[in-house]
Amino acid sequence: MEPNSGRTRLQKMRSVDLKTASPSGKNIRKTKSLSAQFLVNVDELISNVAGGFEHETGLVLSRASSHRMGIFSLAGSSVGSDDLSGGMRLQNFCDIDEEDHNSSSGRKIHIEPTLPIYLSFQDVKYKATVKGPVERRSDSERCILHGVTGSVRPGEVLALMGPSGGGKTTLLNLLSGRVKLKSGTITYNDQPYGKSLKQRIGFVLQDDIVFSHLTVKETLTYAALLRLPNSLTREQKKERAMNVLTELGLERCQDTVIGGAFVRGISGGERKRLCIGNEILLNPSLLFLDEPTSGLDSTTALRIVQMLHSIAEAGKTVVTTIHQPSSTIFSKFDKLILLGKGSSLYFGKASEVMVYFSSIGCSPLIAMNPAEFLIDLANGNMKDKSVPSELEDKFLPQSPKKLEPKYAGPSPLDVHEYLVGAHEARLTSTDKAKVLKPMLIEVETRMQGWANSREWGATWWQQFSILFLRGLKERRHEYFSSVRVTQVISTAIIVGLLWWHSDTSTPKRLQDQASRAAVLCFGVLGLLSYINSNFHIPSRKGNASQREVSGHVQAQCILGSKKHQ
Ligand SMILES: Nc1ncnc2c1ncn2[C@@H]1O[C@H](COP(=O)(O)OP(=O)(O)OP(=O)(O)O)[C@@H](O)[C@H]1O
Repeated sequence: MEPNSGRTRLQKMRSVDLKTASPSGKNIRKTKSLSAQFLVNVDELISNVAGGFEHETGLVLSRASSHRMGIFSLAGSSVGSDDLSGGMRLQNFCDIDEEDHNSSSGRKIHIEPTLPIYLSFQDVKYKATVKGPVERRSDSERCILHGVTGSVRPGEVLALMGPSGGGKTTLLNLLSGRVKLKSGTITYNDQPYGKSLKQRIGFVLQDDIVFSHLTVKETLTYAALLRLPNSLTREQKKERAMNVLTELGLERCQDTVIGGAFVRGISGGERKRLCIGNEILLNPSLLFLDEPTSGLDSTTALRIVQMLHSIAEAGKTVVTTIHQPSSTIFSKFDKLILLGKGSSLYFGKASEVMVYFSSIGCSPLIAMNPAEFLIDLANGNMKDKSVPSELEDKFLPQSPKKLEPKYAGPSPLDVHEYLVGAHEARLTSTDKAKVLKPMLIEVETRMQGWANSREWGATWWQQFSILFLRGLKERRHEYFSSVRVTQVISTAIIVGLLWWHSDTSTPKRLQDQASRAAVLCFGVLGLLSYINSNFHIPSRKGNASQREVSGHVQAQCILGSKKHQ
């Protein structure tokens, strides 16, 4: 293949204006074939340039066009296209229902093509400063990650697994750019983290912050109005929000409030799907998720992982942390990093992890879920597992010890050291080079894509009015009075003024500023609540005395006053 032939074909394909196609069956077929060509073409480039590394996983983007993944169609909605697709208005419909996965009648998830991002990282280390007791004033540095290496391609789901405290969230934060990298290399399409990349990354937090009194539909609609580019009309943004809502199977609960500690709302699974929806609204190229399945039953968890799989199959790169998945969920991951005490114990295909551990002498002696086996290993628990002779010989050279009746196998520390050593030996220098070999994403596209990165959503005034309306809706259950309004507006002005042109160039200054703001806010809030509590608000509807009591309680809480008890 000529070096430039892929690019030429890509450009030719890009120049095809698909916007003119009508939603007739004929044109849809035309679109399908073009989109499939496009994807295969990029894949061709990848496999040629990557020199066959992970050849077997090379069907990254082309997977999106596989029959299993579903059909391509013209986008019915006028959602903005991505840089990569140029004038294309394509959507990839992927099946998300496990039970319907192989049937054509299942739910379809619309995912547009996006700029593919190949994430690669080498020797990622992270140290945190641990504050000692105040009286000793001794801060110490703690190594949380000891050099983790890996990579993930568009179309793949990389799972970060390991026991609690193993460093999964820390690694996820570093990879997503939320925490600044101090040691090691992380590249995105062979480029370091940059500001423009921020808009291409979606991050779903473990405990995502959502407004408890807003409904599912309102949450997605406000997110769409705020974050989608201004090239879309208000109606188009709303339509996009509704599409995502339908795609995630949230229609049934669209008018239910999200709920929180004091208000019953949607279920945990629906909440997780909503948080994912909040991120996929923007069609990110890279999606990071921190424990998206924690606290969910296995069927709901499987549904979420299945959804991530579908998102990846549309050409996105998905990285997720996971605690202890069921074997069915485990089989959905393409790649796996097993972390133990901040060290990498395995990096590679999830499907090959058992073969690898068996090759180093660690196999389950009883039928076991692979995830359970791996977490046990990462914890150094060798119960019901074969102990490699090398491990016994290396760490317990005095064989009489083995004969002691109380000998319960190698210690967790010995196991950890053995596994770290075995993994490092596997990642020989040539392997490392392969892991980091950049995947060719059409250079021109990449550069254009990053330079002309998406516009941010609404203008300053639009943001203000959307947030104002959202704030009103969130507090609609509360009573409405002039004192309340004054309270909110004055607090907002004071907080705004406090942060206006403030110097937040260093974390210390930021901290100072935040503490000053917090103290002042509490003071002002306390004062206003006190005033509020002394007002008798005339009732329009409902119980005035109840409101009066609520004002008193607030005042007591904030000021600690015993006056009203
Ligand atoms: N900024 C920090 N300062 C001090 N210690 C930290 C800091 N960040 C993380 N740690 C410690 O590093 C270890 C790894 O934390 P991390 O949150 O990455 O673990 P995890 O694998 O995600 O755990 P879990 O599964 O329980 O969420 C923990 O022991 C944690 O206490």
